Amino acid sequence: MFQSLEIFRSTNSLFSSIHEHNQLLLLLILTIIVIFFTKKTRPHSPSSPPLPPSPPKLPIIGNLHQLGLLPHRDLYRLARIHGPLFLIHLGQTPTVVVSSSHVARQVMKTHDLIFSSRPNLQFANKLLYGKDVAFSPYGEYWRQVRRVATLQLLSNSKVQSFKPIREQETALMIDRIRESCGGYCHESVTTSMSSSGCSTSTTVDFYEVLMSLTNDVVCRVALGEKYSLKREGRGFRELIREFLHVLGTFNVGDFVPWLAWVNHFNGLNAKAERVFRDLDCFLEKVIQDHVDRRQKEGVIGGGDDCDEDFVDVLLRIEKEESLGVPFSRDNIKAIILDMFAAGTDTTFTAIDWTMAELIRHPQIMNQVQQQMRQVIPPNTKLVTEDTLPKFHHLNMAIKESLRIHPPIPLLVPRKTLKDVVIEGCHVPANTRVIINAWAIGMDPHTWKDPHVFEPKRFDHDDENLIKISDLMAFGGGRRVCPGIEFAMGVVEVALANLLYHFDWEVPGGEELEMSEGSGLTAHRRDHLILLATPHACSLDI
Ligand code: HEM
Repeated sequence: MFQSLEIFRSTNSLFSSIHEHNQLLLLLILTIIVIFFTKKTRPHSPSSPPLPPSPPKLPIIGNLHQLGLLPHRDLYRLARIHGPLFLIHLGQTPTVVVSSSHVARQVMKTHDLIFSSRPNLQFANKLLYGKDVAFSPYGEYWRQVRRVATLQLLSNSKVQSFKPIREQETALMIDRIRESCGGYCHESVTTSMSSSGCSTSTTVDFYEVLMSLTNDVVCRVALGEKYSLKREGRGFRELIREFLHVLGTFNVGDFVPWLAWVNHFNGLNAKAERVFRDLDCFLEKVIQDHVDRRQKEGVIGGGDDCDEDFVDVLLRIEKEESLGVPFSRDNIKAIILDMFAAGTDTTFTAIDWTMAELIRHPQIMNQVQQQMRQVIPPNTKLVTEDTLPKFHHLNMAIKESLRIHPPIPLLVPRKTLKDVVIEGCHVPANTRVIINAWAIGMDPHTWKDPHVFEPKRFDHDDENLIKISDLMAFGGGRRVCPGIEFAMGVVEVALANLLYHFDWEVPGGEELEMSEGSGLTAHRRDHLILLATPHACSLDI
């Protein structure tokens, strides 16, 4: 009896416990439903503005299915439906997309501070030690390293001090092309007789020639010498190529965090790890070489500012301990790699597209060349940087090319620091932000016939002049590219010399294919291969 009572009691307590649990469970389910619906249907009170317009999304992937290999073009199409400020979901990441200069001004001028952070991207974080400038979130660390970049590495005087490097490397490029015209065959250029028969023409692979130029310039400026040919096995240039490839690869984990495991199986994590180790090892040696050399020369923590390469400058900053944030070897490596990531591919792409557009527009090419050949005396070995301001037509062609082909068409993604209202829409804190520089260049409200290559649109008097830094290709506000002067130095001197010394045509007179390749930087899809014929002004050198 007692036993049955005991059983009854325990059964009863079991039931009551189950009952209690059920109540708890019910409460939990009700709470989730309430949260879900209030979140889903949270009515925007008249005082709280709506979110930006948004295309319908799918579960898990959001709007990712609407983006292909050239996302700037897909986002442009979506902007034509949803307007210059719209919201999409990249996987589980809400992202606002800006597609007009009017809205971009509000983002990068009016509310610059709120839009000046960066999202955390897995591979950038890994490869750049989480300590570089370009991918750092807004905060004290970014402010300090950005000051180092603008005041110590890329200041006007520093960029000027690298003029001999830019000119020497350009002269080498021109020499190699000219030598191959004389019969000597370099790996990236092959020779044949020109149609005129008066001199030998050379086929030039611009990808190889320009990648060497931009890599070698950044290498000498940042590391003090050209390492491209020094490293055994795979060259340093190849390593940088892989580094840029991993950095620009679509990483599903950045958009759907619980799918990050996929990278263990598709080999991306292993590749990132290998590239990171190889680069780390290489840079460690470069830095140690600098320390040893300085000690041998008896220069401790200083020296002639003009002789200092970037590693020297950063070692001096490490030694002075004046930055106010921890700064050691990893920080030096991160900032050096930033310069390669931000400065090589972009500069190459800008030269490559300008050249391609000029080939497609022979009349404009002719104007550019005539202006230079009238100003520069015949048989000048190198068109130097001092003469560049006289080449108005070249300058306008470069600007127009940067408008139509911004090398980083979606800039570097931003993240909002707090809630903000733009164009009457509520953009919450921590929203990812994409500024579609390509779409902004194609905005018919700003540019007449935006698809037409028309450099003359930049032909203004001094008062209305559109400066290179005004172009969306370099971003804007606090995060604007600090390497504009550096980049333009290389772009202008390289193009001026290529156009002064040679006449260019497509081999076989075919129409030039202008498709873009995929990736963070919008290269041409196909290598630009052109036939160079030395011009009479350059024949007797
Ligand atoms: C034609 C060449 C170049 C183009 C088109 C370009 C474009 C850009 C763009 C779009 C950004 C992001 C701006 C933003 O978020 O608003 C950027 C950032 C940056 N660029 Fe450049 N860039 C070029 C060359 C260079 C060079 C040569 C260097 C240095 C050697 C450089 C260093 C940087 C750095 C360090 C940042 C990060 C700035 C920050 O986040 O605070 N860039 N660049």
